[in-house]
Amino acid sequence: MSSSSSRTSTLFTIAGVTALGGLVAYAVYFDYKRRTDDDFRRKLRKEKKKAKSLKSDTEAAQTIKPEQIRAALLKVRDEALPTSVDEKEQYFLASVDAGERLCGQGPMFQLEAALSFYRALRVYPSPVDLVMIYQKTVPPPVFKIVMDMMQLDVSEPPASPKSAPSKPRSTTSEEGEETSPTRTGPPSETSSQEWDNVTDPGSQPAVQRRIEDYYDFFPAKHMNVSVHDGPLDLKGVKRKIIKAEKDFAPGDVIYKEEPLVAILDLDLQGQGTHCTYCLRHIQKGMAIKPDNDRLDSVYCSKDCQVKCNVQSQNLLFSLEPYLPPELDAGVVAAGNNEERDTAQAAFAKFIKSKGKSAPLMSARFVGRQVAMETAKMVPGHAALAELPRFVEDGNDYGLYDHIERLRFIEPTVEADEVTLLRKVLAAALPGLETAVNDEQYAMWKGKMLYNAYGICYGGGRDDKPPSTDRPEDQERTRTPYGTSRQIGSGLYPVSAYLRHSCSPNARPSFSNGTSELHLIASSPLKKGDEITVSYVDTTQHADETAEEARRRRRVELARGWKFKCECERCLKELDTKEVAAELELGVGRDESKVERTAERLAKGTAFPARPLDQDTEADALD
Ligand SMILES: C[S@@+](CC[C@H](N)C(=O)[O-])C[C@H]1O[C@@H](n2cnc3c(N)ncnc32)[C@H](O)[C@@H]1O
Repeated sequence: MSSSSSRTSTLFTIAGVTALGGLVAYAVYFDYKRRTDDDFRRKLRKEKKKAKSLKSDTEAAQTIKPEQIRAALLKVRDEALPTSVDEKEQYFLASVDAGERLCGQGPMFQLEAALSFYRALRVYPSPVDLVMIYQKTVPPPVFKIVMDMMQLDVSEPPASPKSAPSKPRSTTSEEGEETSPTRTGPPSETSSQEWDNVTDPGSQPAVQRRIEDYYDFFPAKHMNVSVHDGPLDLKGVKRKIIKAEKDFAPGDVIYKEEPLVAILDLDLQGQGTHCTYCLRHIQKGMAIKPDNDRLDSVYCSKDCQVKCNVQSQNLLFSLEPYLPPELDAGVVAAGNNEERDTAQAAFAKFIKSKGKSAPLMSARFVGRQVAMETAKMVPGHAALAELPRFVEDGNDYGLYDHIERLRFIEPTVEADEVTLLRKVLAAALPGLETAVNDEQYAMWKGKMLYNAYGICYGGGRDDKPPSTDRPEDQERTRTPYGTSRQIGSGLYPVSAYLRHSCSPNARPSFSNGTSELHLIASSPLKKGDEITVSYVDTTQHADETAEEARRRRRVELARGWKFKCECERCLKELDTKEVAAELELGVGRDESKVERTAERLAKGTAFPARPLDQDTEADALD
């Protein structure tokens, strides 16, 4: 496979798994129209009849030859694009309109229809979202032609593009290292940061610019930090690192960050001790307790209750309306409550029985996306669903641009997990379930798990039930206090990018007693310094030797985040010949070996005085 075509497939994989927006909007729009608009219902009945002739349409599409598609693409490429926002909007609307009309004129016009939709795609600010909308709305044979055109456009970029060329992308990092055009290494850790590598100049200018310029706008300036290319890791992946944008003294707050989603640990859900939304500790008798809440949620204030309801609770765990009133138009009255009730009960039972954070966190994340997308459809309603401000204002980057860049490790997803969630969504709004497929869900869950921080204040707790899972299946959050002391977990857009060090220069703090993360400098920082935090408890406990403490932290890192730490402290401590081998945790070449090696290392039997086992460490050594 050529490198350009592999990039193309990456583009489509990403387009297929990250964007939920178009689908939500479509499901809401469709449902709303179905319930409120007689014309729309009549049109639907007609469409159903027309669907009978779809088979012959598909056959006709198959007769469109690649040369015809190429010729059509060359024609579009020769057309100059509008430049002003207003002109683009006009062009977009006219192109979609023409596409729709041509679709209605039969198979003979499919190529022309696809061409029109393709024109619209060239100027649309969120082409990925638009592709998702097309997938749901454009007749399949026409959609296929649009996809073929995109594929061709990316794999055969024009020699000299007519539109303004996208910013040339440097192929070397700050340190002058080559960037890696495609991801290598085992599939157990992956990332949609391949977006950064989809850079054929001239093709899809809007897509290219969005990809390349993201880190000019993220993080927002008020966060006082910026994202840079870090060193290549063992798999040839260029990691991102965070640098300080100004000097900080120890104890300074570098930034404060609200979570995209935060949840209480499962054993605390329903106890009435902490706010379900902001995770604040609640004095006895002071909690707001809604009736008939599936998770026995409690809130510290009306404000938290309302935000939680709008952002995910109503959709997932209650029979309240979950759409903005302007869009609701009687969904609840429409009588799907019984189905909602059954679906929610089954999902809540599943979550409670597993006792794990990731399914609830992933579901709340889905709920939050739905809330954002539906709020966008009603001007003025966005306030409660809105995201914390982590991208600079004045551009159109949103949640998807961010989420698709986060790294993740492919998680285990139980058979029922997605099915039960989908049933909850379908019962709430028919069609909404199509926004969450298995692949998407696994990716979101992986991103939650891999990037979550443990939330812990006031020294944390010591009553968290110990996990009975195998070490490799235990949930791990980033926290210098230890996952066992946390009360909950949160996903933080900027903090997700921080790298680990066993002697970090910053620490996450939750000193206001909520899920708001304060990043505090723990050593003096100069503008341009990389900021690091500790992902694990790096202290030496009373019952362990220095060597045991070091092994514990390094094993945690290998198990949870699949890397062998080579921070200054580790390198300094690992200076004897015998323990130098401890650097090799099996990470890098084959991560399936991490657990076996980590287990032996934890027991102190990893480095017997015999040659390395050919099957374990030896293969993993560089
Ligand atoms: C959740 S991601 C952090 C995001 C990271 N900054 C990036 O963009 O790649 C965690 C991953 O970052 C890498 N990482 C973090 N700290 C590291 C360190 N000190 N040495 C090597 N790799 C590290 C590891 O691959 C780890 O699995």
